[in-house]
Amino acid sequence: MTATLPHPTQGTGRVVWFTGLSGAGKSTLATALYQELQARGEAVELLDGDAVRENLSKGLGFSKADRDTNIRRIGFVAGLLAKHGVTVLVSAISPYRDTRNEVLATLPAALEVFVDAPLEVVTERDVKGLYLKALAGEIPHFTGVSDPYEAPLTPDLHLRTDQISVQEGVQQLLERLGLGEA
Ligand SMILES: Nc1ncnc2c1ncn2[C@@H]1O[C@H](COP(=O)(O)OS(=O)(=O)O)[C@@H](OP(=O)(O)O)[C@H]1O
Ligand SMILES: Nc1ncnc2c1ncn2[C@@H]1O[C@H](COP(=O)(O)OP(=O)(O)O)[C@@H](O)[C@H]1O
Repeated sequence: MTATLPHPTQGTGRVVWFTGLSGAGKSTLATALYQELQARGEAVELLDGDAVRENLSKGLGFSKADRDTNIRRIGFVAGLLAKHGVTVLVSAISPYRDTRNEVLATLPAALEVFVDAPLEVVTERDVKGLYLKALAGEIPHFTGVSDPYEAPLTPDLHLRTDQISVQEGVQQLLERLGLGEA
């Protein structure tokens, strides 16, 4: 007998999907929002690119096929959590517009947040020292240097992290979520 399972992504929780270059500020903003929502007693979970790649997506690389698999996995898990009313914060470069749109369309209440800083700024920040290596040709397919990043055309929120503080970013996120002031 074939069991009829509910659609994995029907539910009430929200998904806030942070996309942007490495070093743009996705993890910083997602973590700050996570702490703020947790302090308010919200059920909240963070799916961060690095943690996902160490666990759920261990072994995947940075080809388009592997990145797409990574993003689809994150979307699937985010949908399951959201079904149970959890606010899910996703922080992943998610560089391909078609895959992002495909996954976001499966999530009933998703906000796409474009975490945006120019390449010169993220190269200057070089949080993990990866841009130096990428620019020296030591990391192939590095997003923004030798691999594409397709910015959202109509994000729900566009945060220029070279122009606003982390606190201002969190403030804008809370407002966009209808949660008022930090
Ligand atoms: N080739 C290449 N391109 C981009 N990024 C690279 C690459 N190799 C390693 N890294 C590190 O992996 C982090 C990005 O992983 P993601 O899972 O967010 O990427 S993706 O969404 O699947 O494209 C990214 O982390 P963040 O800096 O947090 O974005 C990098 O530290
Ligand atoms: N307005 C801002 N929003 C987010 N991060 C900022 C901002 N201004 C400066 N930064 C700094 O930029 C860096 C972003 O790193 P990170 O959050 O790891 O980026 P990502 O997760 O996109 O790779 C951090 O060192 C952070 O302190």
